[in-house]
Amino acid sequence: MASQPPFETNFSSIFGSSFPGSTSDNNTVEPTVQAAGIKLPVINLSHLTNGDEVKRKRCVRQMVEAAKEWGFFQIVNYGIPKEVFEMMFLEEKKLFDRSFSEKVGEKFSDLSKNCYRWGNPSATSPAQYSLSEAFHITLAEISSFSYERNNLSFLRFNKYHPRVFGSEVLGLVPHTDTSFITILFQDQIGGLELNKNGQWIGVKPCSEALTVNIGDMFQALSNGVYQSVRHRVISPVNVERLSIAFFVCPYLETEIECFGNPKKYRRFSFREYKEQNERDVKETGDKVGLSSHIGTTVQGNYKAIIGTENPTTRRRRKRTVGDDSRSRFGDFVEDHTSLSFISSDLIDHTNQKPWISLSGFEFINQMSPAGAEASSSRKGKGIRLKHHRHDFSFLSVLDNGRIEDNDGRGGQGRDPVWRCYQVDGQNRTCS
Ligand SMILES: O=C(O)CCC(=O)C(=O)O
Ligand SMILES: [Fe+2]
Repeated sequence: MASQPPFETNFSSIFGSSFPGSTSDNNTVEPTVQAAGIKLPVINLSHLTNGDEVKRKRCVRQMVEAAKEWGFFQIVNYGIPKEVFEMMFLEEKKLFDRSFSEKVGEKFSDLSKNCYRWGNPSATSPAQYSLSEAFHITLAEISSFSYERNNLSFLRFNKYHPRVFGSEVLGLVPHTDTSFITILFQDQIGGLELNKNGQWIGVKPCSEALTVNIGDMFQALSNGVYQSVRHRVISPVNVERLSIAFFVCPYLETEIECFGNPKKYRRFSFREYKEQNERDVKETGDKVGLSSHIGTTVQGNYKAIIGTENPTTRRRRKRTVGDDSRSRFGDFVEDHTSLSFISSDLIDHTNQKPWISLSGFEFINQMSPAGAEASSSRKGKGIRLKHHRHDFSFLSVLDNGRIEDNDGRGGQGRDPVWRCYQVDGQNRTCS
């Protein structure tokens, strides 16, 4: 029975006659700038443990520099015998050599049903198609690690097929790894490329080395100091290519909070991140990744004037909220999706028209108070700053659920002054 997945049939049913020859942006693979490939920094990992403090520090420094510069580096002398990898490759070959119907079958080699992927079910253009198959095996599925039930770290066996559709189709589409770090073992065929400053650069395989790359969780935890770099795999010509990647992941409920201030990303759980990615891939064919978890730090001197207006006389009752008066009138409450000002004092008179004027807020991390969202679902009293993906909505949500100042301009027709504010000496972070 044939082991090869029916790429060609699958491919033409997705793209029909529009491929090859289509020229739309979605359909073109970005060219490789340096196909001959660069040699990533090679780090001798034995220096970490051989007792020489000077060498250990230098080794750490080399890793830090390489991770900052490339998001990738190679390691040698990591303490795993070569034979282990040779055996793994042999087993990997056997696994992929099983018949295709067996591989897609309900239950295969004691592995879970969803561990096998081939092609790309959500591809809508050639550039989104991956001409490869992969087994995804969590540590919990490997019997000797079965006590690690909640450990989400996993191995991925990748097999790249020789190109059949020309260079328009990739072996693996551009992506960042969701992991904390990824450790890759590959054969000598090559094809891995990383994106540096918008350009695709080939990575030369090195027979003795494992390739390590920074994943999204490391980027978030390091507050963006280390980048989870986009990478892809070019389909090999006339040969197959094998690789094995180990993705080191946190537990599902681990909360990721970045170090340093201002915080670039809001706090989130690994579960939340994975679920968001799954939704994004379903909706858009790609994951939005960390950019949908950008947090915003608000600091400085803020002021909110809150009050009620008598609809007949148009007389306004004012309350100033901010700095020292904050505690008298309410407080800012943060949750994962908004920063709200809640005031118990805001509106007691149901026949009065409530209003809010805001000034003195600055959002750090390039957010601007753009495009307010009208929402009448919120019944509480107060103002609300709502982060919706890349936009900041500046809402004032009143106790009747009506939106009064939805662009942050304030009740007096003034543009707001977006300056820093600080509360109790702490930076307030919201998203
Ligand atoms: O096979 C490779 O070189 C890279 C694999 C990879 O990026 C992945 O599995 O996420
Ligand atoms: Fe990857």
